[in-house]
Amino acid sequence: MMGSVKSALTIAGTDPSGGAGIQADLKTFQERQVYGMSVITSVVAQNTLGVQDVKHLSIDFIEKQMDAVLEDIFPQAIKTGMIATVEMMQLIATKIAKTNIPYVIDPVMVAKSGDSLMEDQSRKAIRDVLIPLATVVTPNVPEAEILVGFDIKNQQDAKKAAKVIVDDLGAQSAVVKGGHLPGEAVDILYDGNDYYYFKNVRFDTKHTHGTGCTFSAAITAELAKGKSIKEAVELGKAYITDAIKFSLELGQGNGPTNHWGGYRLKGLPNQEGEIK
Ligand SMILES: Nc1ncnc2c1ncn2[C@@H]1O[C@H](COP(=O)(O)OP(=O)(O)OP(=O)(O)O)[C@@H](O)[C@H]1O
Ligand SMILES: Cc1ncc(COP(=O)(O)O)c(N)n1
Repeated sequence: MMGSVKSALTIAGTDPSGGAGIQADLKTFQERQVYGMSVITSVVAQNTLGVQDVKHLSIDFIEKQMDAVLEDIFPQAIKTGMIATVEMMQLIATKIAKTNIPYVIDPVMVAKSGDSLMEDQSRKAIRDVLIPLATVVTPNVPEAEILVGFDIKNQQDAKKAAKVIVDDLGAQSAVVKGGHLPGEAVDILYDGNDYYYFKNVRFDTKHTHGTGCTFSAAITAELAKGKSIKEAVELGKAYITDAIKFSLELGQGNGPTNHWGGYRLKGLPNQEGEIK
């Protein structure tokens, strides 16, 4: 018999090319030894080159998916990614408010290709409706700028933004990611008391499709296992760093992160799953 199996739920949009969104989240959960479940908000026609089209699912159908999961296999943590409309946010907030488990928000607004993944009026709604429920919010710099309303040019500004997301917007903690700032890749966590800096060298690669999704999913998986916020972010940072270091040259645009990152240091697993 297995010990107690931990599970996590992602509520997000899809990426048929497998690098971002729901697909990245489920791969990450699996690699972190957490049973992954998903509720789809929007079906997105996209690949490493960009977004070609988006179809939103109805509120009624998103609700049915959420009920199907939450009334059967209850997760130990939830994350949300792409939630395009205000109505979707209101529904998801109502459901999440009834749970008492860690909740990670990756406030996905624009894809790496520059295509918008959120309606304009939803930018205020995510702040008012979802962020007060969050255990951790993981904005990149442009997303944090929209949430807090000032420019972020350096680590000092990023630190201020993390504080505003917690103290003024009501999240329990915030990690402002440094992928878009110059210099080392430094992510700054504020948990209402202390600041923590998670640093790594910046890899010179264009293959970063899905980095934000992968990072926040890894944090969610670790929270599902009962890790503290600080430990979860530390483990998430180690995971995304390897996944970018060994990112895959697939497709014609920005290739995806590599969920075998750690294994690649030693060699890929063979068909029996052994790493030699
Ligand atoms: N070139 C890089 N080398 C090392 N780490 C990176 C690099 N780019 C991003 N990171 C790290 O990857 C994680 C994701 O950060 P990023 O700021 O790119 O967010 P994002 O949501 O993926 O942004 P985007 O919308 O551009 O995809 C963070 O931990 C960040 O520090
Ligand atoms: C459905 C969905 N969710 C999120 C992202 C952002 O991923 P990235 O900005 O890393 O390309 C994406 N491209 N698609």
